[in-house]
Amino acid sequence: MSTLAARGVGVTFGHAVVFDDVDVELARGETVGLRGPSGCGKSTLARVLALLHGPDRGHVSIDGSPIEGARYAVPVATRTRIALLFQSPRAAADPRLSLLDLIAEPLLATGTDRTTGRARARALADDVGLTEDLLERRPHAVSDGQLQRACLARALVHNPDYLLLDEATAMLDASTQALVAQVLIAYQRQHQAGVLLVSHDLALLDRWADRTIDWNELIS
Ligand SMILES: Nc1ncnc2c1ncn2[C@@H]1O[C@H](COP(=O)(O)OP(=O)(O)OP(=O)(O)O)[C@@H](O)[C@H]1O
Repeated sequence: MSTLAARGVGVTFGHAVVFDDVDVELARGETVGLRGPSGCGKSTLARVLALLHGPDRGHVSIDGSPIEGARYAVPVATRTRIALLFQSPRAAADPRLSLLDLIAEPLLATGTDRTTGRARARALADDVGLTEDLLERRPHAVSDGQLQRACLARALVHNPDYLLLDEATAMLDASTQALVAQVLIAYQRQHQAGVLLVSHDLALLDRWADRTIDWNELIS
């Protein structure tokens, strides 16, 4: 079975051990919830799984193959199989780029030409309900909900097998939250993607996750 897994992972910042010896597994096609108290390490674990932060102990594996290193040390074909959507689109978006270029950016960064990248970005923008008039605006000129839709489109631009959502709908109004969920569920069905939902929202986890992991289970 295709899986994204953390095996015995641990992260230390300075002298502070955030967590140690954590095992977690996400199979393609399933939706797993992750909940736990503020500050326990959920976002850090999501970043480790997204290959954005190398663990100090243990390793991440895809389909059973351990991944060496993190970020640009990981081959493009591997790291683009995982996408992470953050809670705050403002922190995640380059303020200098138009929404269209923001969505296209991961493609351009991995060698796709600008015309092809922007065409793909335009199609995804349409999928997430961003109208044409918004696409040449920069982040300061759109709402948080519109910017998060652009970040969602960007997260899908490489057709990832695994999507990690770190409180990604927490600051959205109910209608934008519903739209994001609808787009993700459609994407998941089409691509058999594995989805990890990091959330404090028990109603959302009940509704959406096939199973929910409590942080205490991971560290016991
Ligand atoms: N870059 C960093 N340097 C030092 N400490 C950090 C860093 N990033 C996170 N931490 C610390 O690691 C711990 C876990 O943080 P993390 O953001 O993973 O928690 P969380 O469970 O996602 O919290 P929340 O639910 O509040 O978002 C916290 O104590 C935090 O202060």
